Amino acid sequence: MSVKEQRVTCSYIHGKWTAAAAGQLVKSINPANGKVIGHVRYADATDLDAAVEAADSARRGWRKLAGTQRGALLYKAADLLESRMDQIGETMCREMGKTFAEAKGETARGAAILRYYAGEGLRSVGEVIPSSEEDALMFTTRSPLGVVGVITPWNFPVAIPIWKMAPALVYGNTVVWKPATETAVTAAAVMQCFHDAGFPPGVVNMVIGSGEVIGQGIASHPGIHGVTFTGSNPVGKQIGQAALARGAKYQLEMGGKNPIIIAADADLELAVDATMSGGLRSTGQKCTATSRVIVVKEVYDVFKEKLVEKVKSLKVGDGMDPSTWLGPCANRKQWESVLSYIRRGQVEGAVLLCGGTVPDDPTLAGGYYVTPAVFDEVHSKMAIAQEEIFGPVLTLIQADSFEEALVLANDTEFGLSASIYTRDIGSILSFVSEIDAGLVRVNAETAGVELQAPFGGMKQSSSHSREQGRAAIEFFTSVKTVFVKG
Ligand SMILES: NC(=O)C1=CN([C@@H]2O[C@H](COP(=O)(O)OP(=O)(O)OC[C@H]3O[C@@H](n4cnc5c(N)ncnc54)[C@H](O)[C@@H]3O)[C@@H](O)[C@H]2O)C=CC1
Ligand SMILES: O=C(O)CCC(=O)C(=O)O
Repeated sequence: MSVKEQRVTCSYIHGKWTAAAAGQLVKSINPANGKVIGHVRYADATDLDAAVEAADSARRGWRKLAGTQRGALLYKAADLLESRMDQIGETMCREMGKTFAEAKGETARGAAILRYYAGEGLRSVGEVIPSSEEDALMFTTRSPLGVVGVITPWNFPVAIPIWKMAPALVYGNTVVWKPATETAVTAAAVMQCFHDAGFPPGVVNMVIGSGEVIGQGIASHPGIHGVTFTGSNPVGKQIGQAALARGAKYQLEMGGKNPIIIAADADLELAVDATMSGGLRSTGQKCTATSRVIVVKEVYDVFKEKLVEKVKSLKVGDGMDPSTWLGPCANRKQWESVLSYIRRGQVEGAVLLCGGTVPDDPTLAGGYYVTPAVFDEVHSKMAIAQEEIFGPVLTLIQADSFEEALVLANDTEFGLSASIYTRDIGSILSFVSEIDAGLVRVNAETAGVELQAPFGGMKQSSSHSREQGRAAIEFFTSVKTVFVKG
């Protein structure tokens, strides 16, 4: 198919799809087979300026609306997203490799998030505080930040943008969104739902372009009052520094290296399933993915045997094939990075028990596939146990005792999520109290974020703020304390 015959995805500024005339045309590649699924027209700094101007011109009118009026538009966007679940799910699967079932599930999750925040338009935003003066009323209210820049990754191309944009919008901000270029076609399908829902021009804008130009441009733009980001640690830090330097508010959600502890009394069947699902679903490309599997010595060998047997049976393939359990890595860069970590693990002296190879099935040639890998004899300080791989790789670390397992679980610079399998209440309470993680899960896998609860990490995983649930109001608004004397 020629470029002319394919739809070219471009930016959306001031209520219109806008092709940047000078912009580079980039191919969007299906990671399952290397085929081109579309073309994306990159925007440049001039387009970013236009989007910021549009968002700025819309913000006064938008914040004046009642919360319920803003919420009503979010409800409409939710209905549209839900009605297009199959189409958006398929686009996502073809663009970044997630299985069709996972992609549809993520789209449904996007609709649920929109509805949750639509409801926020009706909820209280402040409190009345007794004044120390007589005849006075003191209360808090909240103001939107203004124009919010939203920079998102490719691994959850629907859910992450929505869990940032929905609260930004309902609390009265306008938005300039820079999606990951790797999933720009999916992003455009999301944007179309906002357009069709009838958001006023300028309230939501999407600018597609490189991280260096558009992402960094958002972080440094004097017309953007707050920046929210999910992605890698180095990029997050750069964004935070640029925002801080000009006094803008920022929020960063970055990497994870999430542990699961398997205690001696764990239900091993459940623990194996949770390790597999937490570590390998979405091909391990979740910031909440399980990667450090810390098993106490009493059950180490039995657990290992059960895990390897099950992991070996997982079917790798094109996410559109309903029998596929595990799709390809999302893009070539990610695939090469995962394969290089597998080589590195072997060089470091860890023992590869299964997987970690490019499948030899000729029908998968041309795709960015890696068979799911389990490493044995891993020491906590090895790179494969410390650095975020973002691929289908599990590292098994043996602990002499529960106490040592806890120490090992915290032996990482990250602190996003952590899980434990045990039936012992004392161990559960110690884990909840001592683990350095923003998401603590007991007898459940490390992944599994609920939209109505705060989400974010400790240590290097985040800027220590929280997203989702009611916590989102803290980033997307500023508190005003009002004192009124009668
Ligand atoms: N925490 C998470 O959910 C995610 C973590 N990652 C981690 O990052 C690694 C690399 O993935 P990438 O896609 O390269 O992540 P990335 O951090 O480069 O990309 C995330 C977003 O930031 C933008 N960006 C890139 N460079 C920028 C810059 N200089 N200034 C502003 N924005 C910029 C990208 O275009 C994208 O929209 C992965 O292997 C994984 O370890 C990646 C995606 C999501
Ligand atoms: O586990 C989830 O549902 C969310 C994960 C996430 O936020 C991420 O990978 O960026």
